[in-house]
Amino acid sequence: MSQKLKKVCIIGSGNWGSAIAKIVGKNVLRLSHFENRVTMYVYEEIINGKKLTEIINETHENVKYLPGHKLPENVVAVPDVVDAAREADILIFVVPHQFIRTLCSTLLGKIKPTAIGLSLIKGFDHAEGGGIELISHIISKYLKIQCAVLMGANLAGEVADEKFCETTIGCRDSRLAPLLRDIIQTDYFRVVVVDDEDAVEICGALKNIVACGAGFVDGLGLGDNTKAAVIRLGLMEMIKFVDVFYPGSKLATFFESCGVADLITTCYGGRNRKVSEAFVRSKKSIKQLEDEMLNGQKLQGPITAEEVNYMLKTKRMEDNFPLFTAIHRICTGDVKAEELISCIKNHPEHMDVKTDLQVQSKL
Ligand SMILES: NC(=O)c1ccc[n+]([C@@H]2O[C@H](COP(=O)([O-])OP(=O)(O)OC[C@H]3O[C@@H](n4cnc5c(N)ncnc54)[C@H](O)[C@@H]3O)[C@@H](O)[C@H]2O)c1
Ligand SMILES: O=P(O)(O)OC[C@H](O)CO
Repeated sequence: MSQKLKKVCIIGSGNWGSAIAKIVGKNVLRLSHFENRVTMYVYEEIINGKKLTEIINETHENVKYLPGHKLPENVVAVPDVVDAAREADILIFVVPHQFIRTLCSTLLGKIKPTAIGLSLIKGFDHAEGGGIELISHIISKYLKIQCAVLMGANLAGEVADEKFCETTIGCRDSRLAPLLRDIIQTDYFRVVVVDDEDAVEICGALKNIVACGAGFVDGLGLGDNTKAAVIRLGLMEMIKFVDVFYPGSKLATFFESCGVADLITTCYGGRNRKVSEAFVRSKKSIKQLEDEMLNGQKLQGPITAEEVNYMLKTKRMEDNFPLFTAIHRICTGDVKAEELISCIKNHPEHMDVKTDLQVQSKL
């Protein structure tokens, strides 16, 4: 990248996109190597007869996705993603994962070849020819740019309230890491950078499946011990998933904010948990509840469970990940939520008498 002031574009303006825009907008004003103006791609909507981009640019508030929080005035809402991203040196991707391929194809050939990406998107996509593909890999492949990731225990509303939390940046390139940390870190939003990029991203995606399981537990009124078991078994399946499909990742990554901390926060305070609880109590479909309860915000857990199941089924490995499999089947309605426990009570984790050696080798 040149020595000129670096331009930042945020691609996405939902609940998390808006919360991160508040941080990035303030940070570029205090850092000398960034241009003050930050563009934010906004998927245009009409709110009470007025365009959302106009509302944001006039009131500096995303009244639909992050009401009650002012965005810095240097954050400019732009309805055309190419206009927003064209001149950017740093592209922060923060849309629900189901929209990323379309956005990437729109951006193909229209961004700076020297740009770098940072994906805050939690989810996967189907890979061509089977399996799953990481969102940062899709971004890198389509747009031919480097793409690091940021994942953590970061409920957007709490971050926007400036309540203390941590996050994890996964970045293999040690020259880029300080730059990315600089635009994200504040005194209440603390960043740890690790080089285990893929594991950081996989944690962020898989925890949303476990969050659905936690919501089912709440809907069934099963209590905190059961929820803790689901969280623990979920963590073990996350570790196994990375071990089997992305070997070479580090166990230590699961103890960063992107791992165990995000599991905890999402299984208590997240949208996936909330809608999954309502799914059990109301017997409505997840899609209907998403529409009724989230005011345009999108769930990632059920589709991630479907993407993971597609891969496990292809590889005949559904039984090796019984919690992920049970959660997927409950989301689709193939299995009743009441069967969650019977689905997991013969979990491989309960089969062995673990010796110290086995525990260590698993870790
Ligand atoms: N909200 C959180 O607390 C939080 C925290 C950390 C990470 N994340 C992750 O960040 C990502 C983005 O989530 P979010 O909470 O900012 O979004 P959101 O669920 O709040 O909002 C949905 C967004 O999608 C946009 N949209 C709707 N249809 C679209 C289309 N066809 N094309 C493009 N955009 C469209 C909407 O305009 C809106 O901006 C997700 O992967 C999520 O898991 C969210
Ligand atoms: O509200 P959720 O369930 O999408 O979770 C939000 C964040 O990912 C928590 O870190």
